[in-house]
Amino acid sequence: MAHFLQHRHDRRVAGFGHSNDPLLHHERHTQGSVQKYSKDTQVFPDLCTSGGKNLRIVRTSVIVTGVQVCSRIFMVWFITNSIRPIQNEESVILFLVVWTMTEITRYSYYTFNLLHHLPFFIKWARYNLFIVLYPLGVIGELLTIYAALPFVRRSGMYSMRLPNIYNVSFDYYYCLIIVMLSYIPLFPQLYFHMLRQRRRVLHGEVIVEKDD
Ligand SMILES: CCCCCCCCCCCCC[C@@H](O)CC(=O)SCCNC(=O)CCNC(=O)[C@H](O)C(C)(C)COP(=O)(O)OP(=O)(O)OC[C@H]1O[C@@H](n2cnc3c(N)ncnc32)[C@H](O)[C@@H]1OP(=O)(O)O
Repeated sequence: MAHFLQHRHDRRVAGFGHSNDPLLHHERHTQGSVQKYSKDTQVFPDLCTSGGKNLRIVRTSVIVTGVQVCSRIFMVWFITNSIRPIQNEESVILFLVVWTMTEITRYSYYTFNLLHHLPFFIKWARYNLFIVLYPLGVIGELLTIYAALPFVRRSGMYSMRLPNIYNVSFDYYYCLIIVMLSYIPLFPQLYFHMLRQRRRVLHGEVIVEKDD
C-alpha cells in the first residue's frame, strides 16, 4: 500500500493528473467502490446492533454502541462523503483499513458465537486487536476531520450565517472542532469498556455495566 501511495504521489507531482491517466481512472473506480461499500456497510450493521440492543435482542451496551454508531455515521456521511477533497487523504485509508479489520473480527466472533463453535483465535482477536486498532482508528478519524477543516471554513458548508429568516447561526467549522474535542472524554469510555469486556470474556471476571 505504501508503494502504491508513493507512486500515486510521484505521478501527481510529475503532472500526471489529466482525466485519461489510467492510474487515476483506476483510483477513482476503486475509490468509488470503496466509498459505496463503506457508506452501505459501516452504517447498516451498526444500526442493526444498536436497534438489536434497544429491542433487547443482543446484550450490548446502549451508550457505548450509540457513541460508536454516531461516530461511524458522522465519519462516513458528514465528513468523507460530503467533503470530496479529503477523500484521497492517507488518514481515510487508515481508518477504513482499521474499521475493516475490526468488523471482520467482530462479526466472525458474533457468527461463531451463535453457532456455539467459537475458535479461540477469533475470541482472542476480538478482545485483543482493539488494543492497537482503536487508537489507530481514532488517529485516522481525527486526522481526517483535521484535514477537512480548511475546506469547511472556505466553503461555509452546512453553516448558517446571520441574518436569516430563522434568526439562527450555525458554523460547521466550530462544530467539527467540538466533535474533535469530544473524543477526549468519549474515547476513553469506549476503550475502558472494551478492556472490561476483555477481562470478562478472556479471564472470566464478573462485570456489571452501568446501563445494563
Ligand atoms: C453527531 C456527532 C457525533 C460525534 C461522535 C463523536 C464520538 C467521539 C468518540 C468516539 C470514538 C470512536 C472511535 C471509533 O470509531 C474508532 C474505531 O472503531 S477504530 C476500530 C477499532 N474499533 C474497535 O475495536 C471497536 C471495539 N468496540 C466495540 O466493538 C464496541 O465497543 C461495541 C461493538 C460497540 C460494543 O461491544 P461489546 O463487547 O460491549 O458488546 P457486543 O455488542 O460486542 O456483544 C455483547 C453480546 O451481544 C452479542 N451480539 C452483539 N451484537 C451481535 C450481533 N450483531 N449478532 C450476534 N450477536 C451479537 C455478542 O455476541 C455478545 O454476546 P456474549 O456476551 O455472549 O459474548
